[in-house]
Amino acid sequence: MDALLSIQRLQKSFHQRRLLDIENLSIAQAQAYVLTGSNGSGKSTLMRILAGLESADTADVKFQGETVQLSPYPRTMRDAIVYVHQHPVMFSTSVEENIAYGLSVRGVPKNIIAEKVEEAITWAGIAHLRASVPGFLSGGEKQRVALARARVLSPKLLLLDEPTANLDGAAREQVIALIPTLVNEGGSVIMACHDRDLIAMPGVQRLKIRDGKLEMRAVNLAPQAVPGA
Ligand SMILES: Nc1ncnc2c1ncn2[C@@H]1O[C@H](COP(=O)(O)OP(=O)(O)OP(=O)(O)O)[C@@H](O)[C@H]1O
Repeated sequence: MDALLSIQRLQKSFHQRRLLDIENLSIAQAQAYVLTGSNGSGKSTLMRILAGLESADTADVKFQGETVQLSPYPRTMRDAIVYVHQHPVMFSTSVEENIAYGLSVRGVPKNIIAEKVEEAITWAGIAHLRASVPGFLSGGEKQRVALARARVLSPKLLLLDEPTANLDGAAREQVIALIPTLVNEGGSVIMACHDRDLIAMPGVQRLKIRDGKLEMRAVNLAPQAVPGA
């Protein structure tokens, strides 16, 4: 089966500094990845390039078997790839309306929107928050709303930037528990993170940025801590 997304020779510099110099990145369908690397190694920059929010200096890209240019960012990728920021920006309307927004922009009929929003609200365990204004939610609640908002769009690739940063206890576990269900439904997920529990999640393929290069590590086989992650 073709990779969902494959990129060769991706380079990105900021002010003469070569931040990324990636020979090959291949993202399979229905696979979760964690993207690690020290602070400032370029994780967010790579995710932003994949989401079309940042340009690459060069990159040879194939998406779903088709050769594409990243600039201008292709419609096929815009429809299929959803980026969730570490601090998601939300409208000052209700949680429910925030989740519905992306679908209404895409012209989805109202009855389908209502169905999908309801399903995502249940999935994320946020039914009690549906009428709340996102500005007043806790970090963990906001992150779950952001995941529900991404999920209704049925992305083929979901990019999560530090999905559990600043969360602890139950809030963190609730967010972690949602991730395998996305993959089981056929989506691929890349999580930029430092969270050891996410890094050690079974079935997850590990990617690491070191000195601008991308290293691929083995898929985790068992639910156990991975030394040296
Ligand atoms: N628009 C920009 N202009 C100049 N430098 C930038 C820009 N965006 C990012 N950088 C620099 O690129 C480097 C990588 O930043 P990036 O946010 O991608 O790292 P990161 O691996 O996600 O870090 P962290 O783990 O701390 O979140 C940093 O040194 C940052 O200052």
